[in-house]
Amino acid sequence: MRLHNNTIRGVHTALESIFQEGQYADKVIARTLKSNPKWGARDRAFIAETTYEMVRWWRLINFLSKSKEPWDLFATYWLMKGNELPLWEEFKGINKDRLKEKYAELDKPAIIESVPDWLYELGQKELGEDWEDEIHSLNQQADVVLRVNTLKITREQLRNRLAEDGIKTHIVKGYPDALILDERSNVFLNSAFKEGLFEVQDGSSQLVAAALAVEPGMRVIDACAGAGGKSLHLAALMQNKGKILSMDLEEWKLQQTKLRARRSGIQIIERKVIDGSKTIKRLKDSADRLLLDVPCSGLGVLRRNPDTKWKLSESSIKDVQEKQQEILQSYPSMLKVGGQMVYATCSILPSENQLQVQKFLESDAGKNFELIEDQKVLSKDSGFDGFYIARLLKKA
Ligand SMILES: C[S@@+](CC[C@H](N)C(=O)[O-])C[C@H]1O[C@@H](n2cnc3c(N)ncnc32)[C@H](O)[C@@H]1O
Repeated sequence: MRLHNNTIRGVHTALESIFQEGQYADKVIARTLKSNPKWGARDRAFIAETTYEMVRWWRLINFLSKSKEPWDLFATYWLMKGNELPLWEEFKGINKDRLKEKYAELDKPAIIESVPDWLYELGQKELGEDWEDEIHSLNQQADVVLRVNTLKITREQLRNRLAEDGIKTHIVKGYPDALILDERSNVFLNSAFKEGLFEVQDGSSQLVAAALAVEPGMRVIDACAGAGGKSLHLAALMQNKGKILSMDLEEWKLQQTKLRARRSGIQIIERKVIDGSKTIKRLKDSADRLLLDVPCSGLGVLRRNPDTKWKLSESSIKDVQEKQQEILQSYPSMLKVGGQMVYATCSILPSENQLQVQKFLESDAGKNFELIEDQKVLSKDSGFDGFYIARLLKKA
């Protein structure tokens, strides 16, 4: 592949915003691409992919690079990927053999897998022998996965329609609404997206709404709905019949839910911003089903958000764990007796998952609940994101 000086500079600028200003990679990339409308599709793909990959391998690249200069870091990344460097002044003094030797001498797994030491140790402590394969899998680039909007089209029909536009997809057993792209492409530009025929949603994430066992006509609360990914899926599973109350602390996220529901042809979603405990109390015993897709460390979605590795800390994980238990202690009161709830995270850490559910069940707030089943979805086994999904029943 031919390199261009200006697109590499685009990557440098994006990396600077991510690492020096602490901004989120997806937002930085979107802004970089938006402010350079003249770049073609190939340049855009190069900038997005190179930035993400350099963020993912940042520790390893820094270890192997001869300096912290942006051109040296890029050259190291480019050679690591098995490419050749052009004879440019900027790449003078880069020695491919030296880099290979340095890599061969490397025996520290946290650097090889490019994660901070504290995180590697935490992963080992919590996941034991699964950790090594799991972090290796979480360092791969994520597939682009679509969730077919079955309110508007069948999976087979959508598959054919996308194929007409040159977008080839395949299916995987166990994911009834999913289509996986054979090759990455910007599907948001496709007319089928604008018509609301699909959403982009990872395979593991698609298991969450499915686990809630909803039926048309039910009253469902999605208590941490965010931008509504799971609410939209729930509405499709309910055939757009019944009621879904999508709640969150952040109004701007629920606004996204509204826009996405409109595009998807969904009428049964209502939105509510949570204003302290009084909002929860008013909804006591009101829901047949309750989804708690709680805030989490995001360690299961490192494929998609590699910058999480550098933004997290032990104390930020502790803070989010406290929030998870607070939500578990109060929100299940919204469920009717005989109703079911799902507690889900996009984390692989037992301390955010089964141990949180166990703590809830052993507490006063959880004494009328029973665990029906749980799924500990590791990326190494599924090929998708890491998730945890527990289904509980509220007994009399
Ligand atoms: C994992 S995200 C939800 C993703 C969303 N369900 C989806 O499928 O797109 C967790 C959400 O919980 C929200 N949140 C954080 N603390 C909360 C709280 N105490 N009550 C309700 N929502 C909360 C965050 O704003 C965030 O949108």
